[in-house]
Amino acid sequence: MSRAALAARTGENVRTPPVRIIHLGLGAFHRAHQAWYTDQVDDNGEWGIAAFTGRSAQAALELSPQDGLYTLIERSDAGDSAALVSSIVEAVDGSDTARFVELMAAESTALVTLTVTEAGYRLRADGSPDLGDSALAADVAFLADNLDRAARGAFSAGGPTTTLGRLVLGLEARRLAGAGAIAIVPCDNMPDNGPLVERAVWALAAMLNTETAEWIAAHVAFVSTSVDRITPKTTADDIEAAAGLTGWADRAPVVTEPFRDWVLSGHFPAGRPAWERAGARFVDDIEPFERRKLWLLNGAHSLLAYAGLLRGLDSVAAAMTDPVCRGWVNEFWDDAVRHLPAELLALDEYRAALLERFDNTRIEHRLAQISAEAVTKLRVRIAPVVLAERAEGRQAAAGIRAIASWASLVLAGRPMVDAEAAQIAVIASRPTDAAIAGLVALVDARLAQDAAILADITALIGEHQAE
Ligand SMILES: NC(=O)c1ccc[n+]([C@@H]2O[C@H](COP(=O)([O-])OP(=O)(O)OC[C@H]3O[C@@H](n4cnc5c(N)ncnc54)[C@H](O)[C@@H]3O)[C@@H](O)[C@H]2O)c1
Ligand SMILES: O=P(O)(O)OC[C@@H](O)[C@@H](O)[C@H](O)[C@H](O)CO
Repeated sequence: MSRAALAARTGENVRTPPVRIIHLGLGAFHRAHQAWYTDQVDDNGEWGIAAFTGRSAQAALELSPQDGLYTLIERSDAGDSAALVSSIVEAVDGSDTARFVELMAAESTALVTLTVTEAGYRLRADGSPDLGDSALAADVAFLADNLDRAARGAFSAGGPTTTLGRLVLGLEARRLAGAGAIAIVPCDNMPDNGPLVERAVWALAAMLNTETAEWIAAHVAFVSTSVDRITPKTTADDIEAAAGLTGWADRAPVVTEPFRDWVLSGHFPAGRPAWERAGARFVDDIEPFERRKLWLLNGAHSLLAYAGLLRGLDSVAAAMTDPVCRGWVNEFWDDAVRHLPAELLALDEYRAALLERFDNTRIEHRLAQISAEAVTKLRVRIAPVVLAERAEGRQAAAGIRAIASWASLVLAGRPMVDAEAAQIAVIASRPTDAAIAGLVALVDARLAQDAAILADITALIGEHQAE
């Protein structure tokens, strides 16, 4: 249903705000989170979003015939409620570099949000751009030859395919157009995501053109965020449920939980929607909030994913009804909260709310989905808790279990999506002890260098293999 068709059908005039926000990574989460917050607060119709897909054009193909409109279903044990979200005014195939460059060069564009997954940034463990990555290497080669022409929109075909490559090209287009300062707002589950992306973008730009890098340093604000709203992939049943709720055959609805949270730190030189009116919080120091969310929520998710899959379970809610998995989650939380500021973060309330959210049996969050990209996820969700606990002489048994469960699944040949899949396969083919050490080192070298940690992980993997 287009905006015009909707108006004709309901008499409701759904406006089309001008594009002032670019989004990269048009998945379910963007539609449940940033697009929803923007929709909630844009009373005057000032903040339209042009959302670009990542690796597949599918979401753009689904949303474009609907003028970007979609149904957001909030699902709890009490039932479903559906709302129409209209903040996405353009759903664009990510390979449409010309449109991306055009919008980046427009003075009216104030900010770029991103949800491209942790692995989508193609960073090494130290945060530097992974130039061993073939797609990133291809983008560097393309931009080395074409940066100026491409940024002026004067190239025939092709263009960068990676997030970092696209950002550098877009920022160069903005510099050449004299369109002024802009904010980049990464909304992926990575600690310190603003400065992390800033360093990577700057490093890539510095390889290509000193003036670009200098302009970025002076004109681009990188905002850190902690984002939260459990949003699984849309299923065929969800599409049917949306039609039942609204009477409209939406091809791209999203199902999410009622809970949402957005903490941001940084500045927006060209303005932003008043997201705080929908509950977003702007803080000076985001680190404690990031840790709380990444360790308690995402860490528990990853623990459940690997340990739960090993126990034959398939969703978060199913794993939470398993007393053994539930016990491990509580154990992990006991460990993690020792390294968080309890008063500032209201940790008891946070844990209680998390239990309720994980117990929401109507949100079908598949462990297989969460299990993807183990290397980047375990590195930031589990390893810091294990290292902090070990440094204080405790076992960190639940965190050890998460890592050992993942390694057991790898060694058992279970297919799991991972940007590091090729390296994982090479390591897994080594003799068992070397394979375990290699896998653990891939997550965090410090874990593998600690003989006691390695011995505990090896023992647990031995138990799994004997089962
Ligand atoms: N789903 C959630 O509950 C949730 C909650 C908080 C934060 N997040 C963050 O948002 C991200 C996206 O979540 P989603 O559920 O929308 O996932 P998704 O799988 O739908 O992916 C979102 C977008 O990222 C693109 N993408 C995926 N891998 C990529 C890669 N390697 N390079 C470039 N683009 C890539 C996809 O094509 C898609 O456009 C998560 O990885 C996480 O960092 C998600
Ligand atoms: O989205 P991912 O794949 O990075 O991680 C899986 C889940 O842990 C994650 O999506 C959480 O549900 C989300 O971060 C909750 O806000």
